[in-house]
Order: sequence, then C-alpha cells, then structure tokens
Amino acid sequence: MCSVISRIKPVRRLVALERSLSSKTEGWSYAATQNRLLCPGVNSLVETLRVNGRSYSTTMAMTPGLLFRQLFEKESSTYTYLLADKDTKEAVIIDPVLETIDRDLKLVQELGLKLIVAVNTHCHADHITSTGLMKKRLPGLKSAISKFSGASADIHLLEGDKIAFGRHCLVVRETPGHTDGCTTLVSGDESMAFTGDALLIRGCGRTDFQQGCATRLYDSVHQKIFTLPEECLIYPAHDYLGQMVSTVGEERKLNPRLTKSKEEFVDIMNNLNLPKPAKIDVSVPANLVCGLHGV
Ligand SMILES: N[C@@H](CCC(=O)N[C@@H](CSS)C(=O)NCC(=O)O)C(=O)O
Repeated sequence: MCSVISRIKPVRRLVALERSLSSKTEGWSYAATQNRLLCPGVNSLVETLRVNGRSYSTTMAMTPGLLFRQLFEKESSTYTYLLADKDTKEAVIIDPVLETIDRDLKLVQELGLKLIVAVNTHCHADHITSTGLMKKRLPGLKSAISKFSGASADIHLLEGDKIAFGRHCLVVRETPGHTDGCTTLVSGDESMAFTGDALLIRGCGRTDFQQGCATRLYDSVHQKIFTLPEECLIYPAHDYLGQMVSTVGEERKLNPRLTKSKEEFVDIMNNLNLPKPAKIDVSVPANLVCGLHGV
C-alpha cells in the first residue's frame, strides 16, 4: 500500500477520529463547529459562515492549517478541489480536468505546494481527467480512485482508507449508485465532504448508465453522507446552476430527490430523461486509464 494511504480497522477509526479532533489548536475545535451560525442561503457566492466570531467565505477551509481552493471547469461544469497542509505544503487534488491542467499546475506551483495525490471521486463520463498527464508532469505524484471503478491508478481506494497530506487527511466513504466506484472523500474533522456525483446540491448523480442503480444511490447517500454532522459542508463534482457549496443539514432537509421515500426516488431517477453526456464515448475509455487513452 502506498505510504500516503493508511487503512485502519473500522472499530479503530472512531478512536483515531476522536484523537484527531481533540488535538485541534488555535482555540478552534470540532465541537466549536456545532455552534457555528450558518447564514441564510449558504449557497450564494458572497455569503459567509461564522465560527467563534470569525467570518469565512463558503469557499475557504475552516480547518486550521488547511489550504483549500474550489476551482471550476466551465465546459463540463466540474469542480476541482485543491487541499494542502499550509505547513508541510503537501497537497491533494480532487477531480482535476484535462482542459484546466495548466491552470491547476500553475496554482500548485505559485503556492509552493507539493502535490502528492491526484484523486478521482469516480470514473467520470462527461469529461477527461488530467491525473495521467499530471503524473507525467509531476514525477512522484500518485493517482487514486476506487478499486470498484475498474480504472487503473497507483492507489485503489477502499472504504475507510485515509489519504494523508501533512497533518490532514481525507477519509474514503464508498457511495456507489451513480457508478459502482463512486466515493465521497471526507475531511478528517468531518467539516467537509467531497461527494463527487453521488450527491449534488439539491440533486444527485444520474443512475441510467455505467452501473447506475437508484436504490444503491439512495442507500449510499442516506447511510454514508446524511449521517455526517449537519454542519458538514458538501462540495460536489458538478453544479449546473452556479451553486458552490451546501451542507449535510440543508440537503437532508431540502434535496428534492433525496428527501423522498426510496420508491419515489427510484421513480424520479427512472424518469429524468436526460440526454447522454456529449463526451461519454471518449471520456469513459480515457478515464479507465487515468485520462491518457487517445489523448
Ligand atoms: N450535459 C452534460 C451532462 C450532464 C449530466 O448528465 N450530468 C451528470 C453528471 S456528469 S456524468 C448527472 O448525473 N447529472 C444529474 C442531473 O440531474 O443533472 C454533458 O453533456 O456532458
């Protein structure tokens, strides 16, 4: 197993999480987030969250020592996320897109970061990942994706795996349903969840291709995402309406699909009648090999 990935038994995970939460510094603690006030309409660009009297943009990390950037690729409406330890400079990128590789690597370089893992939340059908090309440009960079994606990568992720960067980490939760290999990546303090296409803001990933299964997606979201703290920020892989962030509490209450019964959800998903993603026939084969096929 790669050294940046640690696999711990589920019973030990709680103990480890408790330890990491109790070691917070700068007068901030996970418990403190329980008191934070969410401004109304947290989705909007300019609104703020308040923690212990301090204001934060919804695109800033609230974990001390964590650098966080939300980046957008407009053709596929994909969000890429860059997270780094401010002290060690070790960084992880989530769902980078081929078209924006130069922008993303420039930012990494400008910020003096050392990118150690490029992770895909799943095998995307609508755009080509840049992880393969990034690996060519940054020797030492490791690619990661779920074992159940069927895609090649340096690291095949499983439930409970931890992707460590400096003193931070992302914990893998398997959330299949949009595809078999969908994962949600949760920050170690459970303040942020990168949900890929499993849960979108007021929506969810479609289930009509690539092993899609509406009942599986419903169970994944209810068991693996809606069980996170209600203040946990939701960062999806896409948004088609300009929304950038939500929370577990908001989606539990307001998601028009996932607040329904499982039977109603399946009916909604079976009747979306969406056109196929325009690039599906090139994206899927390419993403099965880190985005390098035919590129
Ligand atoms: N028009 C886009 C594809 C839009 C789309 O199908 N998005 C997917 C996620 S990317 S596979 C999805 O699950 N959408 C759910 C929804 O309710 O919109 C294109 O041609 O690429």
